[in-house]
Amino acid sequence: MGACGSTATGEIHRAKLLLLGAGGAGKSTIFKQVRLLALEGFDDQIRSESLVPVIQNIVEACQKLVKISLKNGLPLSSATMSSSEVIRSARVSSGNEDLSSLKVAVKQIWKDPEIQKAFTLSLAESSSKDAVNANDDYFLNKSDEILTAGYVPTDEDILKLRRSTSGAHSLDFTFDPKKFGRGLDKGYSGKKNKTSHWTLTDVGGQIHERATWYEEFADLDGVVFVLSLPDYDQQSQDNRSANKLVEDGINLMLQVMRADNLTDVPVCVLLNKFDIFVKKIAASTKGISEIFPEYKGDPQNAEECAQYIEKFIHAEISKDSKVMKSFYVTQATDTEMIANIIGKIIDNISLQNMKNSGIDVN
Ligand SMILES: Nc1nc2c(ncn2[C@@H]2O[C@H](COP(=O)(O)OP(=O)(O)OP(=O)(O)O)[C@@H](O)[C@H]2O)c(=O)[nH]1
Ligand SMILES: [Mg+2]
Repeated sequence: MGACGSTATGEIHRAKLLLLGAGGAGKSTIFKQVRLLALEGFDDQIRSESLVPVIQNIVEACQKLVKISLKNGLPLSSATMSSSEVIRSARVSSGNEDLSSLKVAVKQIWKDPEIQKAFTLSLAESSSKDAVNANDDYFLNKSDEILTAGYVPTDEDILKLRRSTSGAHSLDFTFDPKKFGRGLDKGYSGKKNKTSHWTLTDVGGQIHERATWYEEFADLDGVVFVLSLPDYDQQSQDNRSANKLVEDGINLMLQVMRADNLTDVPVCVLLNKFDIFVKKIAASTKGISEIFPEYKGDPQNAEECAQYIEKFIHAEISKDSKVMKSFYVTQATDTEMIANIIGKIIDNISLQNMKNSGIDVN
């Protein structure tokens, strides 16, 4: 652990940040945002590598929507059923093949009003592995464009793409407050930070991936733990009788923070997917009070609900650990917001590590 800059030998010292959290919480989206901000955009290779997964997101979304419709007895038209056959037999390996019949089939499926109902049903039940992803409507709405020859994925496509991470991936970057300064007007001071050097590591969050997390714990300067707010009313996939936000979010975080080499490491907690949380709260009558009965605030006020969850988690972690934690409510797909948050995280972690090293920061 230590401050980041050049060592006596002129070598660059990089401070180490690790992203942790359950599968689908939003770690890779943050990782991609840092790449986008620090390296000034996605290169051609990342764009071309993203085309097939973007198309696969569309194909899988259609398959899941047909399945959900049939499971819920929604009457699908014969045109939708035959389009579903086209989708089932579609093979996309490069994205450069003729996609015209796939394009027609996707369009037919997505415009079916019963499929639209299935989409709404699925969002409410997002813990099942058959559920659609929250951003699938974004891809389905632009499927005509995406399934046209020569399509190049945009920054937004890459950020909204769902692809589970396997193994650990690291990115060396230079934190330049000017590049991350798009959020300056939103409260990030930028004063405490000069340019500094960092390595950010992203890991897979699915259960079978977590066994290797511990390999990344040595010499860390900070952990960014990502939780998914809309999981507040979902069942855990590991333990069907438990709540997903509590079990796969809070308990997982507490378990990780007990690791010997993490006890002194500052933790930043991101309460992510706030945009989806807002939609869920607006559509529900009881809000979070079914899961958090002590919450007595306005059930329809998403900000208040998120603040309550933040206080709840803060109290849970404080029982266990005295290390610094900071909390941020985020939407990982919003580049400007994440620029601002990363600035604050780096501010906080640098400050904390200077204090730990006995440097007077006042
Ligand atoms: N609308 C919305 N979508 C988000 C947000 N954060 C992440 N997503 C989407 O959620 C999906 C999962 O995000 P990832 O970043 O891949 O999740 P992860 O934590 O890396 O998941 P694993 O790699 O399986 O551990 C992607 O489609 C993201 O675009 C958010 O704040 N709002
Ligand atoms: Mg990931």
